Amino acid sequence: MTRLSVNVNKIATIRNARGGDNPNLVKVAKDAERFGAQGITIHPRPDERHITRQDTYDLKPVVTTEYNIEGNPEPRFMELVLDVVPEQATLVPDADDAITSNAGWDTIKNKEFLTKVTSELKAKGIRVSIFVDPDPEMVAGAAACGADRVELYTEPYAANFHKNKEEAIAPYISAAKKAVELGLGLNAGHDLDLDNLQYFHQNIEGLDEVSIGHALVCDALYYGLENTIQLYLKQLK
Ligand SMILES: CC(=O)[C@@H](O)[C@H](O)COP(=O)(O)O
Ligand SMILES: NCC(=O)COP(=O)(O)O
Repeated sequence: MTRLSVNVNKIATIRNARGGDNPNLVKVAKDAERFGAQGITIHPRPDERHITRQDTYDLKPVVTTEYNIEGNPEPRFMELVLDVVPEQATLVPDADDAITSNAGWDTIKNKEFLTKVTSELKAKGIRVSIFVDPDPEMVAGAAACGADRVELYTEPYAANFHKNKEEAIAPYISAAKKAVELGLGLNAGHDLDLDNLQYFHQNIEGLDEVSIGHALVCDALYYGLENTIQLYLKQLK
């Protein structure tokens, strides 16, 4: 079974545009779960452009499915995550000024650092997933750091899906095989949508979870949140 974790960053983006509390992030997360989401993902960034540190705490008692916090494990992120204790932390190598995540870790060059932060998180009972490009070497590197899972960065897949979907999926099949062979759990995310999700799911064995935010929130403008979540869940059947 592949779980759908709904990323609610964009809900906070809309809220922050007016500085008030509309839409209310906690209500949307609760409703997303009620409508079928099997996890809630957030990606608090250092500039708090969408998810704030306070949001991270506010969501903790509310999320009853699986709480996944993504981000770059610099000291302030680590302090936050070790205090909130979500079910899963996903380590992403974001530059502070990046518009969005744009690459996976080099798990070989950063082995010492990733091993250290992974063991700190695991000591608190937090499952650790490392965000990587679809490269079997990087997947093996994540396993060597002690990660429980990898999250495959799917932006290149999404960007090439409409040009040549067989070519677009090929590196993900190899990376996923490596993850399964090494006993790692397997997540995926970034720019997955209603066009490209089903084909990804059908071709990637052992896919534990997808986290989807941007496209899902855009679709919700047209279909409503409940229908949209149901449409995404249908792609994962
Ligand atoms: C790791 C990943 O791919 C997503 O978390 C993505 O970074 C979403 O973040 P933004 O909503 O800030 O673009
Ligand atoms: N980990 C990926 C994620 O949470 C959502 O990415 P996107 O769907 O907003 O591109």
